[in-house]
Amino acid sequence: MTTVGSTTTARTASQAFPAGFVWGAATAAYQIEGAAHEDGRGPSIWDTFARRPGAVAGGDTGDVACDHYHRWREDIALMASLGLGAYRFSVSWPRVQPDGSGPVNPRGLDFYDRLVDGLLEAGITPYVTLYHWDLPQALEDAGGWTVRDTAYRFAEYAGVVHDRLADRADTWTTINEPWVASFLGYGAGVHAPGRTSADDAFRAAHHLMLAHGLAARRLREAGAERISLTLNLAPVLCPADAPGEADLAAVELVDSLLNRQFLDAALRGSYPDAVLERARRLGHVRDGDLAVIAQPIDSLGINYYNPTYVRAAPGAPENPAFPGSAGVAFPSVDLPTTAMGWPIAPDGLTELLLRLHRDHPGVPLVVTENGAAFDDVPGPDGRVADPARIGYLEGHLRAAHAALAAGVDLRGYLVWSLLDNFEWAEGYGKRFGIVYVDYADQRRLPKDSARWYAGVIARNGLEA
Ligand SMILES: OC[C@H]1NNC[C@@H](O)[C@@H]1O
Repeated sequence: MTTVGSTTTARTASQAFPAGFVWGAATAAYQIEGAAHEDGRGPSIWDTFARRPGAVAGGDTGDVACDHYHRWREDIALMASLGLGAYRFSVSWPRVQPDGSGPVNPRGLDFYDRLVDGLLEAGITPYVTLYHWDLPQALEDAGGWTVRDTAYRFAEYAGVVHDRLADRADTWTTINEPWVASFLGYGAGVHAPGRTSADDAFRAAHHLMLAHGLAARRLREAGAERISLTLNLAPVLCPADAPGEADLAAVELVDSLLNRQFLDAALRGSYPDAVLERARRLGHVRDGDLAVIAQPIDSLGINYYNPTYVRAAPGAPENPAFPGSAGVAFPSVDLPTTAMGWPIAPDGLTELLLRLHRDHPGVPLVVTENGAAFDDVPGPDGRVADPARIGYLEGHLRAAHAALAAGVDLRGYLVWSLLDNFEWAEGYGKRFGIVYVDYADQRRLPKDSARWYAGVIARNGLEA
């Protein structure tokens, strides 16, 4: 038997996970709640962006989504039927503070009160994410994440939610995927608010991380003991047999922007050179900011889907999600893909977990998202056979187990997602759920993968 941190891992041929390993599922407010104009909720940047012609496939919006705002009891019963130990959800900032600051909307907070009570009654631990991209539009109108003030408004909002729920919820994630919110929202313009400025992307990334630090400090002062940040991370790989200098430079740049910009800031209080160069020019990083950002956290959330592949390609245009990437290609590789076109590479999860264990020892890790979209279709009997998703999840759980066996302090795994839901710019056409949602009548149909996952949870691991 080996013990890493407080995790005891059985070194056996089986795929048993450690005792106490947390099994759960994840969602996010704008993707599932609906009720976008109900009970005092204010508009978010996604309400605005989704109405921009062409911004979202099919012109889909989160107006109704999975109607979880009204069906939360049914959804909790679903979670309990699967044996989930934890449920990761996000709080809609514009539901709590319609203008992003000032008056609190009591009916908004009441919803999360009911949800947390319902989860606890079902024996499910609430994992609360405070920001999953739905910035109140009023704050965007004042500059959004490109202005420093938004970070301070976020810390105030975090305090409001924490003070209301802290007697029952004790696991808090400040920000979900700051890279996506900043570089897709303000750089590439393919996510809300749909702005296309590299400088603004860097400003937004820094202010999102400052928001994390300020909120973490506010929660810690209020007694929170399980504070986390969730990052979308990926091994950055060059698919060439013998990468050259230019290939390695491309890997270094993309790794700095996608991974180290956020890992180094949160866990070391520093930025990689690619970010520092921009910061020196823009002047948005102030003395003391990185010390705030590097507030101690109790775990790091990892959202992993697939590696990012890059190689040098003279003449390649800059990818606006990666400023400075002119001359870098993002090639597809010869691997099976999901319905998102993302390569299926479970080993990338092992590699990522080992890197974090090596580079940031002592930081407990939780896979806060991992999953896949496939074109699921209910059969005439209402069954939804999704063998590809089962294969994806099994492969990634084996990869997680390999990291555990190597001594990584992995505490939990939350599948993305509990329900099919609004997949941002892809709308409802991409289905990540282990539970199928028939949007015509909001019926929930557990897919085969849900039953499979319930078996994994029941045996605390995979069949050997
Ligand atoms: O693209 C799948 C998921 N990735 N992480 C953030 C979630 O909101 C997405 O739906």
